[in-house]
Amino acid sequence: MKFWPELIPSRRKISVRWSTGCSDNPSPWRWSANRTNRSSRSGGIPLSYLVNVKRQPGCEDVQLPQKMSELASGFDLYAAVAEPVTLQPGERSLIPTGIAIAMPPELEAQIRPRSGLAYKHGITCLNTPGTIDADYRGEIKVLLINLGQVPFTIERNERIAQMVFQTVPAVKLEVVDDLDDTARGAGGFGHTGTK
Ligand SMILES: O=c1ccn([C@H]2C[C@H](O)[C@@H](COP(=O)(O)OP(=O)(O)OP(=O)(O)O)O2)c(=O)[nH]1
Repeated sequence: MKFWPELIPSRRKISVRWSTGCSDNPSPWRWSANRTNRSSRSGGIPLSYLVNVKRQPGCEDVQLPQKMSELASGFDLYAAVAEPVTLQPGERSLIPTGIAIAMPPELEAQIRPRSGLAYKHGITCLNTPGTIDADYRGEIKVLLINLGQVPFTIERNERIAQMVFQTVPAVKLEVVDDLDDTARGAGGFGHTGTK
């Protein structure tokens, strides 16, 4: 497997890359379409990555994740449920998406709710944001919960959540006896009040 993280000079156009394997639409993986890179804002961090996507068996008809507008942060994820799943009020369910991914090690993917589902139906991700680790190769699943007042049914190929990629800094923990002082100190959990 190969990754293609790129450091792209300022003002250079990002090339368009296409994934393979999408049955009904050849273009959902156009992941960086002729946008001028703003590398001065990135501090030299690569602004584009290629993430490999693998369909799960029996999910050839399930839409691949896709951005619904050019500058959308997230790729919408589609439900790969074999049969419609009805969530009763207060009920939760792990919904398959029909895909697994492999991303560069400095990335994570966050699974976030869709605001429309949350606002209109009370459907959200229980563990938001869900964390997809760079070394995870299983099927991505979405833990949905119905916080609404009425049952909600999830159909196959319904857009249920979104996947946002983030960089994760390499961090090494070091145990010490004393921490540096700050004005806040140990104050937290609302110690500044509400107004
Ligand atoms: O919404 C989610 C959250 C997680 N995962 C997958 C990918 C992730 O890499 C793995 C483990 O997630 P996490 O670390 O949040 O779970 P855990 O409860 O700590 O389990 P584990 O002990 O397996 O790490 O499960 C999903 O598919 N969807």
